[in-house]
Amino acid sequence: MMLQVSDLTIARGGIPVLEGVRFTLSPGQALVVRGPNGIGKTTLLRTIAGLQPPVSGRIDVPPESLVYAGHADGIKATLTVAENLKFWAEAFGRKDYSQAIEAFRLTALSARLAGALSAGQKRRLGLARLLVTGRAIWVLDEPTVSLDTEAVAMFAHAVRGHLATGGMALMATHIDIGLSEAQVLDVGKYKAKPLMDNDFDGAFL
Ligand SMILES: Nc1ncnc2c1ncn2[C@@H]1O[C@H](COP(=O)(O)OP(=O)(O)OP(=O)(O)O)[C@@H](O)[C@H]1O
Repeated sequence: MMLQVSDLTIARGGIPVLEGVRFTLSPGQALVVRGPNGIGKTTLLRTIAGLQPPVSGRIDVPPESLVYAGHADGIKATLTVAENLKFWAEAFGRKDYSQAIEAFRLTALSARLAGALSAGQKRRLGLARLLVTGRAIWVLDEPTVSLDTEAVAMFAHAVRGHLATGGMALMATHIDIGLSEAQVLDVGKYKAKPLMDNDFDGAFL
């Protein structure tokens, strides 16, 4: 099982942002996508997650092996913390969510409505969801937003545990999450050439 991206060109709002992106993610590997604001990191992750089509190129990933966590936490506000995790576990055909509760230290909050959590607690719940999916490839867009130092460490620990069991993680983050074994993919080098306003070649008139 691996994620293989070859010669990928992606666009946002019809305008190419990155072109020629290529990398491979193998079991036990983490890859951090870096690049300045607006370069196309979110667009790349959304495309890999299948939320939008690429302009060209290939994304080879085994079916049902990937889970995406984007900017929105995807939390159901009217369910409790435990009910949210139970819901996701069942959606992915699984039952046990106790490990996810413990990994993100949500035990004391498990009976609280998710809508009444703080921003950082909501983010912890959103990340705990990854653990109940049983999916091998985690695709994460800015997973540490709103997290304090302790929660960032919880997240790094969860990623490390996932890698240790042959999982993979692809994530865009602006901060150093202390995952020294992660490799870095700087997408700045794939910046698409700007489209010409008018590429009509007057020399042929
Ligand atoms: N809905 C949209 N329609 C058109 N263009 C968009 C849309 N959303 C984003 N863009 C543009 O697409 C480009 C890529 O955006 P993207 O969100 O992928 O960048 P990013 O690298 O994730 O940025 P950041 O680090 O700020 O999160 C940016 O120039 C952005 O302005």
